[in-house]
Amino acid sequence: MYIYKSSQIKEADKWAEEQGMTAFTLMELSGVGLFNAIKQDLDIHKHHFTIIAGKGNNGGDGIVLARYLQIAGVRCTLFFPLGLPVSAASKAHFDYYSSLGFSVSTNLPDQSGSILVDSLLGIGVKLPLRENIQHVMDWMNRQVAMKVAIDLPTGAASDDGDCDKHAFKADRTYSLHGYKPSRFLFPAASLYGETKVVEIGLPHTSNWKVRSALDVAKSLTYSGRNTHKGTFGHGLLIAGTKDMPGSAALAASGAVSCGAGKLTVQTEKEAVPIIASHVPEAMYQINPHIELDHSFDAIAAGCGRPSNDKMETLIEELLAQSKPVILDAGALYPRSYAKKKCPIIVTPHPGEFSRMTGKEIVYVQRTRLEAASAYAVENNVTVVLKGEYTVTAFADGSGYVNVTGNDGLSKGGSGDVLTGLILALVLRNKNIKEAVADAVYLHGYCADKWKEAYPAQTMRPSYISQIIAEAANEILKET
Ligand SMILES: NC(=O)C1=CN([C@@H]2O[C@H](COP(=O)(O)OP(=O)(O)OC[C@H]3O[C@@H](n4cnc5c(N)ncnc54)[C@H](O)[C@@H]3O)[C@@H](O)[C@H]2O)[C@@H](O)CC1
Ligand SMILES: Nc1ncnc2c1ncn2[C@@H]1O[C@H](COP(=O)(O)OP(=O)(O)O)[C@@H](O)[C@H]1O
Ligand SMILES: [K+]
Repeated sequence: MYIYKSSQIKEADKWAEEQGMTAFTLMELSGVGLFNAIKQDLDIHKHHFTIIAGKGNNGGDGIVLARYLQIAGVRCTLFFPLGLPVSAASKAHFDYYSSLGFSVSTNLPDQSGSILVDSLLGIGVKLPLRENIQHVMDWMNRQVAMKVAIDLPTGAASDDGDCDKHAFKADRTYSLHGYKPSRFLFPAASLYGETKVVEIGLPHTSNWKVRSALDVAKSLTYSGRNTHKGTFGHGLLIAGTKDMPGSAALAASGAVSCGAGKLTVQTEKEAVPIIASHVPEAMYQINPHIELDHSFDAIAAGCGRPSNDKMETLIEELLAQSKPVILDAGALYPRSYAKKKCPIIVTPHPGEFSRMTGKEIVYVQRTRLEAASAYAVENNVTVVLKGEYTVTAFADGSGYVNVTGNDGLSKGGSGDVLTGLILALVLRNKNIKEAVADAVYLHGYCADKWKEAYPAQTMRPSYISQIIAEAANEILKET
């Protein structure tokens, strides 16, 4: 499924219009798409629909939906509390609706029918909401009804996570042509409820997508014949100190459980027995340097390590060699990657990303897709900006939003395991973009499997590695 900013939707509409696909027709396709999607999800004849429409094209979609409901014999009333339509396409649909003898009202009813449809504002919204619309939103939010938003909940921004405090709190949202970024950006994301995308026949042009099980299956398919441990790559994990051996153990377990052919852990001497007791499959190295002509196929560095001069020296060595490097935790610091000779993947949580970029965490969180993408493009690196709806942004401007994972992962150590998973999949898959996005998906999927069976808070990061086998099976079954 694709993600579109409002400017991209407007460009798509303009392009379609230039090809002869009028705004009137696109609105018809939106309305019929909405009707079919709602009909599929709900027993529409058991309900009474109250559609609250705005003066723009979002309101026009509501008019078309109302017509299909009326024609199907479903109880439906259409209201324009802000006044009658003004956009040309909406006006034309309004006239057609009225010509069929269906009535409308500009006053709000005493109470809503069992389904309340928000067709007030879509991607044309400018925050904050005007006072007249705030009153309407307050009335809508007070209603006892199933609340359905068209395209996006009124009062949520489209392209960032901003929202008005009077915004519509939807139980479900039907988004047209693709998700809007705010679906994945807080606080706006919490207004959407369950979200479905309704296709309206426009071709897909976005290079931002939500990754699905189908996309990930390839990374998890074992296709080896006549293989040996070298076939699946030799990873180097530079992690852990005598005070923080756990991070290295978690990352190393993740890497080994996810398919790394061979793993060497570079760590402090005192940490070796502790890590080895959890990961007997790994080999250990104390020498804190990396040669230019080393034999590793990919390197991950930083879990359980402080940011200090020693780390910076090591990173200079890493940037000078050619194999893919994953930088996490202590290896994440403001720096230039201009001299790098290797593909770089940085995996910051919002706090680390704020430290790397000098941008405030609140700003980072509201603009995660843009912020991660800008950093990836400027620095020619891959960014995994962690958190709910982890954003993976690539140097070519494309990216993924991840929808697996839950609050069970909000525990120290989850990120270390993710680094291990990324290392393993980068070792196994020459396509780094796929490998990174698949590791993020699988990591969250493991947590979702746990939450299906147990309370989320009982999840431990170390369980992720144990769940990988079952999770991989499930993902393959889904495809
Ligand atoms: N390609 C697509 O996805 C298509 C989308 N369509 C619909 O068109 C919508 C966009 O239509 P518009 O561009 O007309 O925009 P909207 O319908 O979202 O709203 C525009 C109107 O809202 C008013 N407004 C904006 N901010 C306000 C605020 N804070 N308080 C009060 N009023 C405010 C504006 O003055 C304007 O009159 C989409 O969200 C979607 O529902 C379809 O109709 C056609 C195809
Ligand atoms: N509520 C949540 N929903 C989805 N994923 C989450 C949630 N909370 C945490 N995570 C994931 O857990 C991991 C936490 O990583 P991080 O903050 O680096 O922790 P640590 O450094 O302690 O290991 C990230 O992959 C993040 O996306
Ligand atoms: K809406």
